[in-house]
Amino acid sequence: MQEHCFVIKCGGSTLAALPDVFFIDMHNLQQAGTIPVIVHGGGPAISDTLAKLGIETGFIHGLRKTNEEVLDVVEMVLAGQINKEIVRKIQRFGAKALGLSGVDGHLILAQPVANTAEVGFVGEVTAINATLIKGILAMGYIPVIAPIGLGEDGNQRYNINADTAAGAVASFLGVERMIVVTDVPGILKTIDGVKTVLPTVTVQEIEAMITSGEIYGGMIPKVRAAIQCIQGRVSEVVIVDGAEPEVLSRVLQGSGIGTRIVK
Ligand SMILES: Nc1ncnc2c1ncn2[C@@H]1O[C@H](COP(=O)(O)OP(=O)(O)O)[C@@H](O)[C@H]1O
Ligand SMILES: CC(=O)N[C@@H](CCC(=O)OP(=O)(O)O)C(=O)O
Repeated sequence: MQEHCFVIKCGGSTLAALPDVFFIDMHNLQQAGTIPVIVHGGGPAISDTLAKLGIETGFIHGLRKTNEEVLDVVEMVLAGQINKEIVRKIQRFGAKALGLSGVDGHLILAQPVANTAEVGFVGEVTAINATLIKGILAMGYIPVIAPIGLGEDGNQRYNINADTAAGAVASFLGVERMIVVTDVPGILKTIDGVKTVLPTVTVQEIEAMITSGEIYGGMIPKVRAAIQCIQGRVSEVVIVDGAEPEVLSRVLQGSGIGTRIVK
């Protein structure tokens, strides 16, 4: 089964812009036996709801400062609103989908990140319940996963960056490929004054671009997750724009769309 499933990380930045064909593609791929496992974000929706509720928010090195009050909103928006929106959309276009957060079935186990004093209840993944994901796939459902982690005590919740969670799911499942769907056509670099999409980028080039500030903000957790994946068993991570037509089938056909991260 592992050869036939792949991970799609859907960024909150692009969820509203995903065209119908994105979900039609998902159904067709599933029918053909290439089954996606979805891990989604929802950063902008969390920020909107926090603002509506008058709760202050902020980010440190790309991670949201998360106290108990923020954690309640993160769980409500990710595991409730966004997760169910995606499940409904997939089902509307014919495929079967099952939404879960990392809490359900101990799907994502987590521990506090090193700088917990600064960021609060933000977690890093310690284990993924790959057996549960494989069971869901075997029943013919597309798993749709919200990045909330559960502490080793089985009670504490953690807010996990969605790119980090997706990378961990891909690594623990041992899939060949992860597609990171976002709101830019790949990793951009200014060459001769023109913003250009890099077709491939190496780990070394990424480190240099982070140091120079050419890769910043929300792109940093993506490339870090991608590096972790390709240094393990995942052979391909591609960053693409979700608004591009037929983006999933184009990546799977190797059409050279987006940026491929290579060793
Ligand atoms: N070199 C880069 N190339 C492309 N985008 C970059 C780069 N560096 C930083 N970014 C930023 O990363 C953003 C995508 O990350 P983010 O907003 O967190 O999206 P998502 O919600 O999909 O995770 C882009 O919109 C862009 O502003
Ligand atoms: C710890 C942390 O920062 N968690 C993120 C989780 C959502 C996310 O990562 O969403 P995107 O993929 O849309 O950025 C947050 O609270 O915004």
